[in-house]
Amino acid sequence: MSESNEITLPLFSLLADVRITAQHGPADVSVRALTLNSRQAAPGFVFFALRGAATDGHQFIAKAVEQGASVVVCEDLPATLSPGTAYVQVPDSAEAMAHMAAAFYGHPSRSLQLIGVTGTNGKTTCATLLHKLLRELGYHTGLLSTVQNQIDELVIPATHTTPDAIRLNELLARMVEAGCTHACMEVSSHAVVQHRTTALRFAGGIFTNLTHDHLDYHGTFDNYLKAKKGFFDQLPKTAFALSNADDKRGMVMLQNTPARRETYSLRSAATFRAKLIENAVHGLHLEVDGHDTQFRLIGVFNAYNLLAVYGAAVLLGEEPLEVLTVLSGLLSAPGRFEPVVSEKSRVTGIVDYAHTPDALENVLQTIADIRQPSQQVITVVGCGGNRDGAKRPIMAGLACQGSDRVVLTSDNPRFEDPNDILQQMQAGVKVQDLAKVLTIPDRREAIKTAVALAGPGDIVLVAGKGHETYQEIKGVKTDFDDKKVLTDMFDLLGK
Ligand SMILES: CC(=O)N[C@H]1[C@@H](OP(=O)(O)OP(=O)(O)OC[C@H]2O[C@@H](n3ccc(=O)[nH]c3=O)[C@H](O)[C@@H]2O)O[C@H](CO)[C@@H](O)[C@@H]1O[C@H](C)C(=O)N[C@@H](C)C(=O)N[C@H](CCC(=O)O)C(=O)O
Ligand SMILES: Nc1ncnc2c1ncn2[C@@H]1O[C@H](COP(=O)(O)OP(=O)(O)OP(=O)(O)O)[C@@H](O)[C@H]1O
Ligand SMILES: N[C@H](CCC[C@H](N)C(=O)O)C(=O)O
Ligand SMILES: [Mg+2]
Repeated sequence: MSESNEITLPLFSLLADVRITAQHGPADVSVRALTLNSRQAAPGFVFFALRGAATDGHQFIAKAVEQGASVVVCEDLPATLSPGTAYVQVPDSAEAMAHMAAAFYGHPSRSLQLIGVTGTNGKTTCATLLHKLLRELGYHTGLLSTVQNQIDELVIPATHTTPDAIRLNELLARMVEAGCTHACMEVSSHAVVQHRTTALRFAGGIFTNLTHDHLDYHGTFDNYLKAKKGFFDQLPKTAFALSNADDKRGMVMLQNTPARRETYSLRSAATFRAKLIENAVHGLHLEVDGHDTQFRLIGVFNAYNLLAVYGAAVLLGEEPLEVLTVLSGLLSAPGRFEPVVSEKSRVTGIVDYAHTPDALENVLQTIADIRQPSQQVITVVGCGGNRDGAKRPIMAGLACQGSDRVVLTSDNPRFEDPNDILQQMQAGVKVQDLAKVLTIPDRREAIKTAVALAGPGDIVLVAGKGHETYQEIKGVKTDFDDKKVLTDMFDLLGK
């Protein structure tokens, strides 16, 4: 729902870019807000009937009209039309909503240098780093990310990685109003399929990588790839499309884009090149486009994130050396390879948002790269409920492969039985690894056990929830913060 009470616009002014099948009812309607939820509909509102994953918004048209909605945008008209209501029939309600939301909020993306980041992993890291970088370079900048939304330093809580088209345009309009010249945002695959970003004008797009995730939603890997590629296909000619040349799908992403094609790579010829000199516990040492630079982020995967952000900033017209100087001082996004160290026992906790096989593998590889041979690695990991089930055994297998001990536990079980999820994870544990695995459904107990198992100097990786400060069980979110639980357990166990 719109939070603004000030704007009132004639319906026709919102329809310029909308494909319309038919229009019924009054034409001279004033619109003061947009909603996709019938429960929020009221006089002056446009209600969009969307076909969702769980239910069909068309079922709630009567309810929205009963509550006073002035306009209904739908794909199928209801059998009876209410005389005082305007009905706009369209081939795709989500697409219509994207165009109408952009128009309602005055096309805020056109007043910003808007950069979108897509890919399986690294979106939050890249969008957050670019936001921090642009801030340090002196720009007023907005951020839309999984962790939080921001207008400069003002934090606005996020519910989605990419908000719905109404909320998204409303947030961009607030950024413009606050004087922002730039905005960085994550573009999830769900967002592309649901047209959340359809009517936005991007100045640039970044592709990080594509690996296994969200097959529950997209059905096949090919559909998942098409969703990500759809973002690049929709970029305007004026934008840049910056892709990871080292990723198997990096070039496919650029295949049909009208945007200017640019690449980054650690291994081959590309617009932006980096060479890995050292990946150490104190940070990465890279040579970027010939400039020797030390960074505070750890892990080869972060070399890719840093290079992508560097490339995007240079494509936005920033001075390469100045960009590198600022980037070298930045820390990562919250909950991404974040250390929680016990001074007493020198046990190092690492909280990381690795919730996909590739992310988990990368994080464990990073730990392997920087650990001393004497340090044991104990991994606590689970998989979210009501999400891609195929990744569960794979992630358990990878945890075993990269750790000395593994505690399988719950992530956000949502509406699934945690024991079912854990059974599916256990299926990925090889017989020879069984002895190193414990299964403890209660996440707090699991972290406690991992800390108890840790000897002086050992590493406890707590993966999957990163910055999240809740655990979602049967629709209820209760406070849960991996970082805090780790600290509590260090105290409780005198470590
Ligand atoms: C699977 C998915 O993407 N779901 C999103 C989708 O909901 P849905 O399709 O399930 O909606 P639905 O419940 O079937 O309802 C259909 C329509 O009927 C409407 N309705 C329903 C009931 C009613 O009484 N009245 C009414 O009007 C609903 O408002 C909706 O418009 O549209 C909703 C409105 O935009 C989103 O809030 C919702 O996100 C859910 C909560 C979600 O968990 N989404 C995740 C998977 C997601 O989007 N994740 C990506 C990041 C993924 C990643 O890359 O890691 C993200 O961008 O956040
Ligand atoms: N470039 C990368 N390649 C592979 N793994 C990465 C990369 N960057 C980060 N990761 C891993 O993936 C995890 C998630 O990173 P990040 O939050 O930046 O990704 P995301 O794409 O925003 O994820 P989400 O889709 O959940 O929003 C990190 O905690 C880290 O383990
Ligand atoms: N954006 C991802 C986040 C997953 C985080 C993990 N902790 C989980 O709950 O599965 C999703 O909605 O699938
Ligand atoms: Mg994210």
